[in-house]
Amino acid sequence: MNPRIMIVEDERIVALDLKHSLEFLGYQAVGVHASGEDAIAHIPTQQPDLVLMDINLGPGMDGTEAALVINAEHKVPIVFLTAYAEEKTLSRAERSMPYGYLLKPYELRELDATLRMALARRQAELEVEHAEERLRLAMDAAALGVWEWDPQSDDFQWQGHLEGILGGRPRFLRGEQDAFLDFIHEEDRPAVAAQLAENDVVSSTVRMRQPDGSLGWIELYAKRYAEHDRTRVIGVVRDVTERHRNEERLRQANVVFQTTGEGVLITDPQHRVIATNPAFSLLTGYAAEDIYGFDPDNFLHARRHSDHFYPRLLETRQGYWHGEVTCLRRDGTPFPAWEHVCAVRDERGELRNFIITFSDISEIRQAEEQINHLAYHDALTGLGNRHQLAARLDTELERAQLSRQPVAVMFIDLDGFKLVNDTLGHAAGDILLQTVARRIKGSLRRTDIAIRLGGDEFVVIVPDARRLEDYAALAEKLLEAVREVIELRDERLSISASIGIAVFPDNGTDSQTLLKSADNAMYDAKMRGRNRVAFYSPDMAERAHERMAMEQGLMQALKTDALHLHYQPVISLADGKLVGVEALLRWHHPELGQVPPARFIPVAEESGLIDRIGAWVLRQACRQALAWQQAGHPPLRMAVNVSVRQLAQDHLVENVAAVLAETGLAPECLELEITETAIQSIEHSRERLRQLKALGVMLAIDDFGTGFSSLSLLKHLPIDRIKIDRSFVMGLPDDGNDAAITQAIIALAQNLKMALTAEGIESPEQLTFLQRQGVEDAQGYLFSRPQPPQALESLLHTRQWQSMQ
Ligand SMILES: Nc1nc2c(ncn2[C@@H]2O[C@@H]3COP(=O)(O)O[C@H]4[C@@H](O)[C@H](n5cnc6c(=O)[nH]c(N)nc65)O[C@@H]4COP(=O)(O)O[C@H]3[C@H]2O)c(=O)[nH]1
Repeated sequence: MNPRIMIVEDERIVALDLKHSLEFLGYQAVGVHASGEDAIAHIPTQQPDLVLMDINLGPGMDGTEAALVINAEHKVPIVFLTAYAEEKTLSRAERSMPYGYLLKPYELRELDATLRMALARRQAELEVEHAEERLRLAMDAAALGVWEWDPQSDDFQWQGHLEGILGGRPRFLRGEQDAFLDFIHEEDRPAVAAQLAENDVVSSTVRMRQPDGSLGWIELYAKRYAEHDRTRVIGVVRDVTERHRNEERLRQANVVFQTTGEGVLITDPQHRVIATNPAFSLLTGYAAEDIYGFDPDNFLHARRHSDHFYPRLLETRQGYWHGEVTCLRRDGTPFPAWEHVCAVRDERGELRNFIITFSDISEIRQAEEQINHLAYHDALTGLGNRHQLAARLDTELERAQLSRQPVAVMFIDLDGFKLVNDTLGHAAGDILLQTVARRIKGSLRRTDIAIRLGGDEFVVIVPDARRLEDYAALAEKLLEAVREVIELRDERLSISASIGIAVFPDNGTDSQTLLKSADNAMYDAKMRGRNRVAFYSPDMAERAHERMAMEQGLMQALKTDALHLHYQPVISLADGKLVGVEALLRWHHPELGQVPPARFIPVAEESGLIDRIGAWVLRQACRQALAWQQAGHPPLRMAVNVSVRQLAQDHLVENVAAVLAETGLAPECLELEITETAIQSIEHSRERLRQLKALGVMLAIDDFGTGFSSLSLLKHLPIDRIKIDRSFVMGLPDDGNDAAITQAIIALAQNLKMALTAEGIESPEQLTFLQRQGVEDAQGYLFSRPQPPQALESLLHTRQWQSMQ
């Protein structure tokens, strides 16, 4: 292409001639302008390779001024064309650094030569400029800073990103050589200084403070060049902070990969394993080489991920999935694992890998199971607890509703457990409960459910028996199992239980009602003598009704003085003398007539009226005993019955002491009769008996032999007397069992040095038998029925039982 020349000449003829000359020489005259302003305005459109400029251009800008603007703004080379060459014009022209200065008149060859030289020079300059531009762009792209230092002149030149990297212009850039190391971190400085001093080449990655104060990294490269007698140092600085951070992150990631407790598998996009970490081998037993190239679904997962799994994972925005899976170890054993699967993409978004991490959560699952077990089981016995009862009974009832099958609920309460706890201590009580729980469990089928409600109460749910007989048989089996002798350290004892049974749907359709019915039935079993089974029946509800009516009546009786005491003599079998009496309560109901104490005492017990009644009996009996003494009769032993509830009261001891003080009766004249059952069923009964004993009163166990307490417990209690129950005396002397039991009780009392009274003697044969066995005192219709006080008065006069004189 022909070079493009712009002509700036105000003389039109000269300009035309010049245009023709240029075209003749093979140039392209792209524009002819008469003023500097016009020329400047057309440069962008006409894009000349060179401007031929006249210096004197008439009014307005002259050629040198226009040349300065063109040079500065458009970098188009200028060749002046003028008739003047005096000093002033030359020095003005010089400032615009022209590529030529042609004096008119000139020859055509001169014009051509000047233009060609100017264009050639411009071409060379452009190449250098391009090379520099390339270098600058390259330095930009690589974020390089280049510097050159001349130690002789201390001249410092630089290019590129030096200031950007170093954060402004460090002092050494201003020629202060000593400050060269300032920008390097103080700990790396000595090494760099040493290298600079010793070597011609410095190549190092060092730390530096970044403009924002954070720590950055630079790569520093410098080389010393010796040219003739001069030396210069050229160096390159590059900011490698980001790379360094990445490397650091990679190093950290690698440490995590190598040392984490989670198993890690890296696969290619086709799910083939390409890397594993040590934890993976530890968790699964596989060596890395064993599984390279395999899909984890083929060796690790007990169940393959579905075909949709990976495509779906890739569709999700976050690109990962986590959840619980079952993994297999190399030996085939399964373990629960928490797995995380994550897709890795490159910067273009192409899928490169999947990373599978997993941890063994067997221990967490075990802990959860343990927590669940604790939440639903009784810690002492391992049976189900109250929460399990609620959950299981509801489930069983729902099932029964659908299948129309009955479900039985058995309420089991141990008889006399409190005494064991009280006498032998809680540790012994715990062993007993554990033993009983084991026996209950051992008597059940797999489908039956055993629960410990707390204390000595157990519940058994029997879901799939059909007939009442089956329940009765199972309950009897349970009674028998519980009753077997238990060895507690050096004690051998036997404990009985009372069981109440309620059946769905007859005795209740919801769990609450069923449990209540079973509880009522259990209560009934207790009331009927314990160590037995009772089925819930509607007349239990009737009896509850009757109890309520009786309660009202008793309250009235207390107010209207309708209660009385009768006294039954106690005779010494040695000499037939009347040695004491037992106070027995009598109630005459206006409608029911005479109500036996066996009926109203339990009601008084339950309602709490026994507190007031008991206190009244005690006071009345003590007064009577004293009244007889005051009437001149020798002191008698006055026996008064104390009920379970009275014994449980904290203030019983105070009450007895107060009545003794109030009436003035000597304590040894008062004998408190406490039933074996009462002693067994209240806590701390042993302590209570001790306190009573400390008052100086006598203590007797009533109805001895009817409870199931261990005879061995007796030795721990401060008892003065045992009363042999009427039920054993009744069969004497012919009933072998009764005779054996009576003899055993007598032997026991003698061994423990306790006095004996036999109750309910009705026949002379019974009397003879008991007398022979060495029983000291006796009581029964044979001698006298319980009598009102006035009637007893006459007996007191003789104080001698006739037939035994
Ligand atoms: N068949 C027959 N029975 C005889 C014979 N000898 C005495 N009995 C009866 O046997 C019971 C003896 O009293 P318990 O065993 O303490 O049994 C007493 C006692 O546990 C209780 N009780 C009576 N009075 C009171 C009292 O004031 N307070 C308390 N807490 N309970 C009392 O009521 C129970 C029954 O009292 P009762 O009906 O008075 O019955 C009395 C008495 O009348 C006999 O030879 N044959």
